[in-house]
Amino acid sequence: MQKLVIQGGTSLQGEVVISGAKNAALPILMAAILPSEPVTLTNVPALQDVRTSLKLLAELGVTNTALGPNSYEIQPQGLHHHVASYDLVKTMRASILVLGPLLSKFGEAQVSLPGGCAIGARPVNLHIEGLRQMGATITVENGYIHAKVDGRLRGATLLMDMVSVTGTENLMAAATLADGVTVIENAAREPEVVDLARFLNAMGADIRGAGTDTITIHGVERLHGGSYSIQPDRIETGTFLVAALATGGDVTCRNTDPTMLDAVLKKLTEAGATITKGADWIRLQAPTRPQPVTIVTAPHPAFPTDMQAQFCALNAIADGTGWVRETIFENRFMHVPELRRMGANIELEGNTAISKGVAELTGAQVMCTDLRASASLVIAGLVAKGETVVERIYHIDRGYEAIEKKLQGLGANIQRIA
Ligand SMILES: CC(=O)N[C@H]1[C@@H](OP(=O)(O)OP(=O)(O)OC[C@H]2O[C@@H](n3ccc(=O)[nH]c3=O)[C@H](O)[C@@H]2O)O[C@H](CO)[C@@H](O)[C@@H]1O
Ligand SMILES: C=C(OP(=O)(O)O)C(=O)O
Repeated sequence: MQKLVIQGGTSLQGEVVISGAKNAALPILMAAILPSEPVTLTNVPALQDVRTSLKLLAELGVTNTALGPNSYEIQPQGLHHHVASYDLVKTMRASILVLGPLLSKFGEAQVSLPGGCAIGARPVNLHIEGLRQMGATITVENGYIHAKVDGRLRGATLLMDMVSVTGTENLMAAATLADGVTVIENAAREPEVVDLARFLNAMGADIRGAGTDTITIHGVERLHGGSYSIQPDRIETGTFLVAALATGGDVTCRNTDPTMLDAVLKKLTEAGATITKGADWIRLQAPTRPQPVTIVTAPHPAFPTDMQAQFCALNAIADGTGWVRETIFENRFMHVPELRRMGANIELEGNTAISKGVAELTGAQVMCTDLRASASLVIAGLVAKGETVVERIYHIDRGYEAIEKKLQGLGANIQRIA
Protein backbone atom coordinates (compact mmCIF):
# COMPACT_ATOMS: atom_id res chain seq x y z
CA MET A 1 0.00 0.00 0.00
CA GLN A 2 1.23 3.49 -0.85
CA LYS A 3 2.38 5.89 1.87
CA LEU A 4 3.38 9.52 2.13
CA VAL A 5 6.73 10.17 3.74
CA ILE A 6 7.21 13.72 4.99
CA GLN A 7 10.31 15.40 6.41
CA GLY A 8 8.77 18.22 8.41
CA GLY A 9 9.96 21.70 9.18
CA THR A 10 9.87 23.50 5.81
CA SER A 11 7.61 26.53 5.54
CA LEU A 12 5.43 26.42 2.43
CA GLN A 13 6.10 29.18 -0.10
CA GLY A 14 4.74 29.93 -3.56
CA GLU A 15 1.64 29.30 -5.63
CA VAL A 16 -0.66 26.32 -5.95
CA VAL A 17 -3.40 25.78 -8.53
CA ILE A 18 -6.64 24.54 -7.00
CA SER A 19 -8.53 21.70 -8.72
CA GLY A 20 -12.22 21.39 -9.44
CA ALA A 21 -14.36 20.54 -6.43
CA LYS A 22 -14.90 16.87 -5.60
CA ASN A 23 -18.23 17.57 -3.95
CA ALA A 24 -19.44 19.50 -7.00
CA ALA A 25 -18.03 17.07 -9.57
CA LEU A 26 -19.69 13.98 -8.05
CA PRO A 27 -23.32 15.22 -8.10
CA ILE A 28 -22.77 16.78 -11.53
CA LEU A 29 -21.37 13.54 -12.96
CA MET A 30 -24.37 11.60 -11.60
CA ALA A 31 -26.78 14.24 -12.90
CA ALA A 32 -25.18 13.95 -16.34
CA ILE A 33 -27.51 10.93 -16.72
CA LEU A 34 -30.43 13.34 -17.06
CA PRO A 35 -29.78 15.09 -20.40
CA SER A 36 -30.66 13.36 -23.67
CA GLU A 37 -27.47 14.47 -25.42
CA PRO A 38 -23.73 14.39 -24.57
CA VAL A 39 -22.39 16.62 -21.84
CA THR A 40 -18.82 17.93 -21.74
CA LEU A 41 -17.42 18.57 -18.26
CA THR A 42 -14.19 20.49 -17.69
CA ASN A 43 -12.15 21.25 -14.55
CA VAL A 44 -13.03 17.75 -13.31
CA PRO A 45 -10.56 16.85 -10.53
CA ALA A 46 -8.42 13.74 -11.14
CA LEU A 47 -9.53 11.84 -8.05
CA GLN A 48 -10.35 8.28 -7.11
CA ASP A 49 -13.98 9.28 -6.40
CA VAL A 50 -14.30 10.67 -9.93
CA ARG A 51 -12.91 7.44 -11.40
CA THR A 52 -15.39 5.46 -9.29
CA SER A 53 -18.26 7.67 -10.50
CA LEU A 54 -17.28 7.18 -14.15
CA LYS A 55 -17.15 3.42 -13.59
CA LEU A 56 -20.57 3.46 -11.94
CA LEU A 57 -22.03 5.44 -14.85
CA ALA A 58 -20.40 3.09 -17.37
CA GLU A 59 -22.08 0.10 -15.67
CA LEU A 60 -25.42 1.84 -16.29
CA GLY A 61 -24.54 2.28 -19.96
CA VAL A 62 -23.54 5.95 -19.60
CA THR A 63 -20.12 5.87 -21.25
CA ASN A 64 -17.55 8.64 -21.33
CA THR A 65 -14.62 9.81 -23.40
CA ALA A 66 -11.67 11.47 -21.70
CA LEU A 67 -10.89 14.69 -23.56
CA GLY A 68 -7.87 15.42 -21.35
CA PRO A 69 -6.78 14.77 -17.76
CA ASN A 70 -9.56 16.98 -16.37
CA SER A 71 -12.30 16.86 -19.00
CA TYR A 72 -14.77 14.26 -20.14
CA GLU A 73 -17.60 13.90 -22.58
CA ILE A 74 -20.41 11.96 -20.88
CA GLN A 75 -22.78 10.06 -23.17
CA PRO A 76 -26.13 9.59 -21.38
CA GLN A 77 -27.92 8.24 -24.51
CA GLY A 78 -26.68 4.72 -23.73
CA LEU A 79 -28.42 4.46 -20.32
CA HIS A 80 -29.94 0.96 -20.24
CA HIS A 81 -29.28 -0.49 -16.80
CA HIS A 82 -30.48 0.56 -13.35
CA VAL A 83 -28.31 -1.18 -10.75
CA ALA A 84 -25.55 0.56 -8.74
CA SER A 85 -23.82 -2.38 -7.11
CA TYR A 86 -22.48 -2.70 -3.58
CA ASP A 87 -18.96 -3.26 -4.94
CA LEU A 88 -18.81 0.34 -6.18
CA VAL A 89 -21.07 2.04 -3.65
CA LYS A 90 -19.07 0.67 -0.69
CA THR A 91 -15.98 2.54 -1.95
CA MET A 92 -17.81 5.86 -2.33
CA ARG A 93 -20.83 6.98 -0.31
CA ALA A 94 -21.59 9.71 -2.83
CA SER A 95 -22.81 6.94 -5.17
CA ILE A 96 -26.21 7.57 -3.54
CA LEU A 97 -26.32 10.66 -5.77
CA VAL A 98 -27.18 8.42 -8.71
CA LEU A 99 -30.53 7.45 -7.13
CA GLY A 100 -32.53 10.59 -7.97
CA PRO A 101 -31.26 11.10 -11.54
CA LEU A 102 -31.53 7.39 -12.42
CA LEU A 103 -35.08 7.07 -11.11
CA SER A 104 -36.17 10.29 -12.77
CA LYS A 105 -34.71 9.42 -16.17
CA PHE A 106 -35.13 5.63 -16.28
CA GLY A 107 -38.18 5.11 -14.07
CA GLU A 108 -36.37 2.51 -11.99
CA ALA A 109 -33.26 2.44 -9.82
CA GLN A 110 -31.61 -0.14 -7.63
CA VAL A 111 -28.84 1.39 -5.56
CA SER A 112 -26.89 -0.32 -2.81
CA LEU A 113 -27.37 1.34 0.59
CA PRO A 114 -24.11 3.16 1.26
CA GLY A 115 -24.01 2.24 4.94
CA GLY A 116 -22.05 4.19 7.51
CA CYS A 117 -18.46 5.30 7.31
CA ALA A 118 -15.67 6.30 9.66
CA ILE A 119 -17.22 9.70 10.42
CA GLY A 120 -20.78 8.60 11.26
CA ALA A 121 -23.84 6.48 10.46
CA ARG A 122 -24.91 8.78 7.62
CA PRO A 123 -28.44 7.50 6.89
CA VAL A 124 -30.18 8.37 3.61
CA ASN A 125 -33.77 8.46 4.89
CA LEU A 126 -34.31 12.02 3.65
CA HIS A 127 -33.38 11.06 0.08
CA ILE A 128 -35.83 8.14 0.19
CA GLU A 129 -38.67 10.09 1.85
CA GLY A 130 -38.39 12.92 -0.68
CA LEU A 131 -38.55 10.58 -3.68
CA ARG A 132 -41.54 8.79 -2.13
CA GLN A 133 -43.33 12.11 -1.82
CA MET A 134 -42.66 12.59 -5.53
CA GLY A 135 -44.58 9.39 -6.31
CA ALA A 136 -41.85 6.73 -6.22
CA THR A 137 -42.42 3.32 -4.68
CA ILE A 138 -39.35 2.49 -2.64
CA THR A 139 -38.43 -0.62 -0.69
CA VAL A 140 -35.18 -1.53 1.00
CA GLU A 141 -34.28 -5.20 0.63
CA ASN A 142 -31.05 -7.16 0.84
CA GLY A 143 -29.03 -3.99 1.34
CA TYR A 144 -30.42 -2.30 -1.77
CA ILE A 145 -32.80 0.60 -2.31
CA HIS A 146 -35.34 -0.49 -4.96
CA ALA A 147 -37.11 2.53 -6.43
CA LYS A 148 -39.75 2.62 -9.17
CA VAL A 149 -42.12 5.17 -10.61
CA ASP A 150 -44.94 4.81 -13.13
CA GLY A 151 -44.33 7.49 -15.73
CA ARG A 152 -42.66 10.67 -14.45
CA LEU A 153 -41.96 11.68 -10.87
CA ARG A 154 -44.48 14.26 -9.66
CA GLY A 155 -43.59 17.68 -8.34
CA ALA A 156 -44.14 18.05 -4.57
CA THR A 157 -43.31 20.32 -1.65
CA LEU A 158 -40.52 18.66 0.29
CA LEU A 159 -39.73 19.93 3.77
CA MET A 160 -36.36 18.47 4.78
CA ASP A 161 -36.21 17.50 8.48
CA MET A 162 -32.47 18.20 8.50
CA VAL A 163 -30.17 20.11 6.20
CA SER A 164 -28.63 17.49 3.91
CA VAL A 165 -26.24 18.39 1.10
CA THR A 166 -26.50 15.24 -1.02
CA GLY A 167 -30.17 14.88 0.00
CA THR A 168 -30.91 18.31 -1.47
CA GLU A 169 -28.82 17.50 -4.57
CA ASN A 170 -30.52 14.15 -5.19
CA LEU A 171 -34.02 15.59 -4.93
CA MET A 172 -33.21 18.75 -6.90
CA ALA A 173 -31.72 16.71 -9.76
CA ALA A 174 -34.64 14.25 -9.76
CA ALA A 175 -37.14 17.12 -9.84
CA THR A 176 -35.73 18.61 -13.05
CA LEU A 177 -37.57 16.00 -15.16
CA ALA A 178 -40.59 15.66 -12.84
CA ASP A 179 -44.13 16.54 -13.83
CA GLY A 180 -44.93 19.86 -12.14
CA VAL A 181 -43.27 22.06 -9.56
CA THR A 182 -41.08 20.83 -6.70
CA VAL A 183 -40.22 23.05 -3.76
CA ILE A 184 -37.41 21.96 -1.43
CA GLU A 185 -37.69 23.69 1.94
CA ASN A 186 -34.85 23.72 4.49
CA ALA A 187 -32.55 22.99 1.54
CA ALA A 188 -28.77 22.89 1.94
CA ARG A 189 -27.12 26.18 0.89
CA GLU A 190 -23.65 24.75 0.18
CA PRO A 191 -21.87 26.14 -2.90
CA GLU A 192 -21.83 22.63 -4.39
CA VAL A 193 -25.66 22.65 -4.46
CA VAL A 194 -25.44 25.93 -6.37
CA ASP A 195 -22.93 24.48 -8.85
CA LEU A 196 -25.22 21.51 -9.53
CA ALA A 197 -28.17 23.86 -10.10
CA ARG A 198 -26.07 25.97 -12.48
CA PHE A 199 -25.07 22.86 -14.41
CA LEU A 200 -28.64 21.60 -14.68
CA ASN A 201 -29.93 25.03 -15.71
CA ALA A 202 -27.22 25.18 -18.40
CA MET A 203 -28.71 21.90 -19.74
CA GLY A 204 -32.22 23.40 -19.84
CA ALA A 205 -33.56 22.82 -16.32
CA ASP A 206 -35.58 25.48 -14.49
CA ILE A 207 -34.18 25.72 -10.94
CA ARG A 208 -34.48 28.86 -8.85
CA GLY A 209 -33.28 29.66 -5.34
CA ALA A 210 -30.22 27.39 -5.12
CA GLY A 211 -27.97 28.86 -2.43
CA THR A 212 -31.01 29.78 -0.30
CA ASP A 213 -33.00 27.44 1.92
CA THR A 214 -35.92 27.25 -0.54
CA ILE A 215 -35.29 25.82 -3.99
CA THR A 216 -38.05 25.75 -6.62
CA ILE A 217 -37.78 23.43 -9.59
CA HIS A 218 -40.20 23.59 -12.50
CA GLY A 219 -40.00 20.18 -14.18
CA VAL A 220 -39.19 20.10 -17.89
CA GLU A 221 -39.76 17.33 -20.49
CA ARG A 222 -36.10 16.91 -21.39
CA LEU A 223 -32.64 18.30 -20.81
CA HIS A 224 -30.23 18.96 -23.66
CA GLY A 225 -26.48 18.53 -23.82
CA GLY A 226 -23.81 21.17 -23.41
CA SER A 227 -20.55 22.08 -21.69
CA TYR A 228 -19.91 22.96 -18.07
CA SER A 229 -16.85 23.77 -15.98
CA ILE A 230 -16.80 22.45 -12.37
CA GLN A 231 -16.24 25.15 -9.73
CA PRO A 232 -13.01 25.24 -7.66
CA ASP A 233 -12.64 23.11 -4.55
CA ARG A 234 -13.15 25.30 -1.48
CA ILE A 235 -12.04 22.51 0.88
CA GLU A 236 -8.79 21.86 -1.03
CA THR A 237 -8.22 25.63 -0.97
CA GLY A 238 -8.82 25.77 2.79
CA THR A 239 -6.53 22.80 3.35
CA PHE A 240 -3.59 24.46 1.53
CA LEU A 241 -4.21 27.70 3.42
CA VAL A 242 -4.12 25.89 6.78
CA ALA A 243 -0.94 24.08 5.71
CA ALA A 244 0.61 27.44 4.81
CA LEU A 245 -0.35 28.94 8.15
CA ALA A 246 0.77 25.92 10.19
CA THR A 247 4.20 25.93 8.52
CA GLY A 248 4.69 29.69 8.87
CA GLY A 249 4.52 30.08 5.09
CA ASP A 250 3.37 32.44 2.35
CA VAL A 251 1.12 30.71 -0.19
CA THR A 252 -1.19 31.91 -2.94
CA CYS A 253 -4.01 29.62 -4.07
CA ARG A 254 -4.90 30.22 -7.75
CA ASN A 255 -8.04 29.20 -9.66
CA THR A 256 -10.17 29.38 -6.54
CA ASP A 257 -13.14 31.42 -5.32
CA PRO A 258 -12.78 33.37 -2.06
CA THR A 259 -16.52 34.03 -1.85
CA MET A 260 -17.12 30.38 -0.89
CA LEU A 261 -14.69 30.51 2.03
CA ASP A 262 -15.88 33.33 4.29
CA ALA A 263 -16.09 31.25 7.50
CA VAL A 264 -12.71 29.61 6.90
CA LEU A 265 -10.93 32.86 6.02
CA LYS A 266 -12.38 34.46 9.16
CA LYS A 267 -10.87 31.71 11.33
CA LEU A 268 -7.53 31.88 9.51
CA THR A 269 -7.45 35.62 10.19
CA GLU A 270 -8.30 35.03 13.87
CA ALA A 271 -5.39 32.58 13.96
CA GLY A 272 -3.09 35.42 12.92
CA ALA A 273 -2.88 35.02 9.14
CA THR A 274 -2.79 37.98 6.78
CA ILE A 275 -5.20 37.22 3.96
CA THR A 276 -5.31 39.09 0.65
CA LYS A 277 -7.57 38.06 -2.19
CA GLY A 278 -8.73 38.75 -5.71
CA ALA A 279 -11.53 37.37 -7.86
CA ASP A 280 -9.89 33.94 -8.23
CA TRP A 281 -6.96 33.88 -5.80
CA ILE A 282 -6.23 33.96 -2.08
CA ARG A 283 -2.82 34.70 -0.52
CA LEU A 284 -2.01 33.74 3.07
CA GLN A 285 0.99 35.12 4.93
CA ALA A 286 1.59 33.41 8.25
CA PRO A 287 2.75 34.84 11.55
CA THR A 288 5.61 33.12 13.44
CA ARG A 289 3.15 31.00 15.41
CA PRO A 290 -0.64 30.66 14.98
CA GLN A 291 -3.10 31.75 17.65
CA PRO A 292 -5.64 29.13 18.80
CA VAL A 293 -9.18 29.36 17.42
CA THR A 294 -12.64 28.18 18.47
CA ILE A 295 -14.77 26.53 15.84
CA VAL A 296 -18.30 25.16 15.67
CA THR A 297 -19.13 23.25 12.50
CA ALA A 298 -22.57 23.81 10.96
CA PRO A 299 -24.23 23.88 7.53
CA HIS A 300 -23.12 26.58 5.05
CA PRO A 301 -22.52 29.50 5.40
CA ALA A 302 -21.17 28.52 8.84
CA PHE A 303 -17.88 26.71 9.31
CA PRO A 304 -17.68 23.51 7.19
CA THR A 305 -17.21 20.14 8.90
CA ASP A 306 -14.88 19.19 6.03
CA MET A 307 -12.33 21.74 7.38
CA GLN A 308 -12.41 20.90 11.09
CA ALA A 309 -9.73 18.17 11.09
CA GLN A 310 -7.28 20.56 9.42
CA PHE A 311 -7.99 23.20 12.10
CA CYS A 312 -7.45 20.55 14.81
CA ALA A 313 -3.90 20.17 13.42
CA LEU A 314 -3.50 23.96 13.49
CA ASN A 315 -4.77 24.30 17.07
CA ALA A 316 -2.36 21.51 18.07
CA ILE A 317 0.60 23.84 17.49
CA ALA A 318 -1.07 27.16 18.35
CA ASP A 319 0.08 29.48 21.10
CA GLY A 320 -2.63 28.64 23.69
CA THR A 321 -5.84 26.66 24.09
CA GLY A 322 -8.43 26.34 21.35
CA TRP A 323 -11.36 24.05 20.65
CA VAL A 324 -13.32 22.57 17.78
CA ARG A 325 -16.96 21.44 18.17
CA GLU A 326 -18.36 19.06 15.56
CA THR A 327 -22.15 19.26 15.17
CA ILE A 328 -22.72 17.52 11.82
CA PHE A 329 -21.21 14.05 12.20
CA GLU A 330 -21.15 11.99 15.40
CA ASN A 331 -17.70 10.46 15.01
CA ARG A 332 -15.50 12.91 13.16
CA PHE A 333 -12.49 13.00 15.50
CA MET A 334 -10.58 9.95 14.34
CA HIS A 335 -7.59 12.20 13.61
CA VAL A 336 -7.27 13.18 17.27
CA PRO A 337 -5.62 9.95 18.53
CA GLU A 338 -3.24 10.06 15.55
CA LEU A 339 -2.34 13.72 16.22
CA ARG A 340 -1.72 12.76 19.85
CA ARG A 341 0.81 10.19 18.63
CA MET A 342 2.71 13.14 17.15
CA GLY A 343 2.75 14.94 20.51
CA ALA A 344 -0.47 16.96 20.30
CA ASN A 345 -2.22 17.69 23.58
CA ILE A 346 -5.88 17.27 22.62
CA GLU A 347 -8.70 16.12 24.90
CA LEU A 348 -12.07 14.99 23.60
CA GLU A 349 -15.10 16.06 25.61
CA GLY A 350 -18.22 14.82 23.84
CA ASN A 351 -18.31 16.49 20.46
CA THR A 352 -15.54 18.97 21.31
CA ALA A 353 -11.79 18.64 20.82
CA ILE A 354 -9.93 20.89 23.25
CA SER A 355 -6.35 21.52 22.29
CA LYS A 356 -3.54 22.96 24.37
CA GLY A 357 -1.06 24.02 21.71
CA VAL A 358 2.43 22.54 21.92
CA ALA A 359 5.59 24.26 20.67
CA GLU A 360 6.57 21.28 18.57
CA LEU A 361 5.08 18.10 17.10
CA THR A 362 7.32 15.12 16.40
CA GLY A 363 7.22 12.89 13.34
CA ALA A 364 5.56 9.48 13.71
CA GLN A 365 3.96 6.67 11.74
CA VAL A 366 0.27 7.57 11.48
CA MET A 367 -2.78 6.14 9.79
CA CYS A 368 -5.52 7.81 7.75
CA THR A 369 -9.06 6.96 8.79
CA ASP A 370 -11.02 9.22 6.46
CA LEU A 371 -10.43 11.91 3.87
CA ARG A 372 -10.07 15.08 5.96
CA ALA A 373 -8.43 13.24 8.87
CA SER A 374 -5.74 12.36 6.30
CA ALA A 375 -5.33 16.04 5.40
CA SER A 376 -4.84 16.93 9.07
CA LEU A 377 -2.10 14.29 9.40
CA VAL A 378 -0.28 15.62 6.34
CA ILE A 379 -0.43 19.15 7.77
CA ALA A 380 0.88 17.88 11.12
CA GLY A 381 3.64 16.00 9.29
CA LEU A 382 4.69 19.16 7.41
CA VAL A 383 5.11 20.95 10.75
CA ALA A 384 6.58 18.12 12.83
CA LYS A 385 10.20 17.65 13.66
CA GLY A 386 11.63 14.66 11.78
CA GLU A 387 9.93 12.08 9.61
CA THR A 388 6.20 11.33 9.42
CA VAL A 389 4.91 8.32 7.51
CA VAL A 390 1.24 8.61 6.60
CA GLU A 391 -0.37 5.25 5.84
CA ARG A 392 -3.65 4.24 4.14
CA ILE A 393 -3.49 7.24 1.83
CA TYR A 394 -6.21 5.85 -0.41
CA HIS A 395 -8.44 8.02 1.78
CA ILE A 396 -6.57 11.18 0.75
CA ASP A 397 -6.58 10.20 -2.93
CA ARG A 398 -10.40 10.22 -2.83
CA GLY A 399 -10.38 13.98 -2.47
CA TYR A 400 -7.00 15.62 -3.16
CA GLU A 401 -5.57 15.66 -6.68
CA ALA A 402 -1.80 15.02 -6.72
CA ILE A 403 -1.42 16.27 -3.17
CA GLU A 404 2.27 15.43 -2.86
CA LYS A 405 3.10 17.11 -6.18
CA LYS A 406 1.25 20.28 -5.21
CA LEU A 407 3.00 20.35 -1.82
CA GLN A 408 6.38 19.68 -3.45
CA GLY A 409 5.70 22.71 -5.64
CA LEU A 410 5.42 24.75 -2.44
CA GLY A 411 8.78 23.44 -1.20
CA ALA A 412 7.59 20.61 1.06
CA ASN A 413 9.74 17.55 1.46
CA ILE A 414 7.08 14.90 0.80
CA GLN A 415 7.31 11.69 -1.23
CA ARG A 416 4.82 9.02 -2.20
CA ILE A 417 6.30 5.56 -1.83
CA ALA A 418 4.85 2.23 -2.87
C1 LIG B 1 -20.24 14.12 -1.49
C2 LIG B 1 -20.54 15.23 -0.55
O1 LIG B 1 -21.00 16.28 -0.96
N1 LIG B 1 -20.24 15.03 0.71
C3 LIG B 1 -20.45 16.09 1.68
C4 LIG B 1 -21.90 16.05 2.13
O2 LIG B 1 -22.14 14.77 2.69
P1 LIG B 1 -23.65 14.32 2.93
O3 LIG B 1 -24.53 14.94 1.92
O4 LIG B 1 -23.62 12.84 3.05
O5 LIG B 1 -23.95 14.97 4.33
P2 LIG B 1 -25.38 15.51 4.80
O6 LIG B 1 -25.43 16.98 4.60
O7 LIG B 1 -26.43 14.70 4.16
O8 LIG B 1 -25.34 15.16 6.35
C5 LIG B 1 -25.66 16.08 7.36
C6 LIG B 1 -26.26 15.36 8.54
O9 LIG B 1 -27.55 14.88 8.19
C7 LIG B 1 -27.68 13.51 8.49
N2 LIG B 1 -28.60 12.92 7.50
C8 LIG B 1 -28.38 13.12 6.17
C9 LIG B 1 -29.20 12.57 5.22
C10 LIG B 1 -30.29 11.79 5.64
O10 LIG B 1 -31.06 11.26 4.83
N3 LIG B 1 -30.49 11.62 6.97
C11 LIG B 1 -29.68 12.16 7.93
O11 LIG B 1 -29.88 11.97 9.12
C12 LIG B 1 -26.25 12.97 8.39
O12 LIG B 1 -26.08 11.76 9.10
C13 LIG B 1 -25.46 14.12 9.00
O13 LIG B 1 -25.49 14.02 10.39
O14 LIG B 1 -22.12 17.08 3.09
C14 LIG B 1 -21.35 16.91 4.28
C15 LIG B 1 -21.75 18.02 5.24
O15 LIG B 1 -21.39 19.26 4.75
C16 LIG B 1 -19.87 16.95 3.94
O16 LIG B 1 -19.12 16.63 5.09
C17 LIG B 1 -19.52 15.94 2.86
O17 LIG B 1 -18.21 16.16 2.39
C1 LIG C 1 -16.90 13.51 3.96
C2 LIG C 1 -16.47 13.83 2.74
O1 LIG C 1 -16.81 13.22 1.60
P1 LIG C 1 -17.88 12.04 1.36
O2 LIG C 1 -19.22 12.59 1.64
O3 LIG C 1 -17.68 11.74 -0.08
O4 LIG C 1 -17.51 10.91 2.28
C3 LIG C 1 -15.54 14.97 2.52
O5 LIG C 1 -15.40 15.39 1.35
O6 LIG C 1 -14.89 15.42 3.49
